[in-house]
Amino acid sequence: MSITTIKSLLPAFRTAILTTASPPPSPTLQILKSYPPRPPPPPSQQQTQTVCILDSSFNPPTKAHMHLALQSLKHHKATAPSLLLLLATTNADKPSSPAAYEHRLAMMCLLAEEIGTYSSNTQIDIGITHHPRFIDKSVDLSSHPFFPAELTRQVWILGYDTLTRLLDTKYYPPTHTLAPLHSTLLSSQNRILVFTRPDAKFGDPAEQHSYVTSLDPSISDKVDLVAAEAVEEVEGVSSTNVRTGVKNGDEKAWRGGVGGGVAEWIVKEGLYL
Ligand SMILES: Nc1ncnc2c1ncn2[C@@H]1O[C@H](COP(=O)(O)OP(=O)(O)OP(=O)(O)O)[C@@H](O)[C@H]1O
Ligand SMILES: NC(=O)c1ccc[n+]([C@@H]2O[C@H](COP(=O)(O)O)[C@@H](O)[C@H]2O)c1
Repeated sequence: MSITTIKSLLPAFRTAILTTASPPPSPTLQILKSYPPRPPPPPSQQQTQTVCILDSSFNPPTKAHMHLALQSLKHHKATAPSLLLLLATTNADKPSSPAAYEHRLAMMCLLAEEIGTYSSNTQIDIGITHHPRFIDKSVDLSSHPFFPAELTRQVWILGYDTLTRLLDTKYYPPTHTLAPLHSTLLSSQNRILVFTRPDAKFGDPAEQHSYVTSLDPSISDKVDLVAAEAVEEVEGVSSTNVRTGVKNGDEKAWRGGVGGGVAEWIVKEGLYL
């Protein structure tokens, strides 16, 4: 799809964002675009499936996001997984910051197209949810007709920094235990694929591995911790660094962190200035 075609989707994206934020019975998780387009599943659908889910604020989508998604598809290739790029419109910790959500969805379309050039037979869906916590997103996903709980294995793609937040009991009042994880995103055959994210704050890969092995086996048995294969395109890449680079007019600092389509969108739409 050309940039002009994706631009024509902005009004529909805006409407969907408003609907997702509305109180029930509005759907909390919506699929807004599919590559290739998919018809509603027939009621008799019986085949089991694996879906790799990359949940992010995509502000903007980076090359790190792309490589995490591609490596996750490869990691689970035996089950021919689909990929769900899921935009979180509320963050568990941070207030919302630019760009507008419809622009992030547009850039997610560009990301999906780029992923499709490397993984041409993969079904890629673009979705939106307003739930900040993974336990709630997991339940929402199970209620979506494309991903029925009894037929779907969820594989959540996380960076190490996000794993530590997933497992922080402060997010689970009133009991402040990790019990809600076991009945949701860690239930059944679901798994978490975690990418090391070496950083002064989070430690080196060895420290990140020992954190995972120190976890209760009911959690660590469901976690695969891997290093990114495309080291140069992933390590040190973050949406924050791209936003800062654009703001400072430092082309060298940000262009390498995003795909060509996303870079073009950022420039044409004047994002992050
Ligand atoms: N370079 C990276 N290495 C490992 N994991 C990453 C990397 N970039 C993003 N992730 C993971 O991808 C998921 C979604 O990314 P997220 O939106 O938080 O990106 P971000 O670059 O950290 O964003 P921001 O800079 O705006 O905080 C998170 O689980 C995050 O840990
Ligand atoms: N306990 C949790 O479920 C939990 C904690 C922190 C962040 N998150 C989510 O992780 C995603 C990525 O967050 P950041 O953009 O802050 O890295 C967001 O959807 C955010 O809401 C979930």
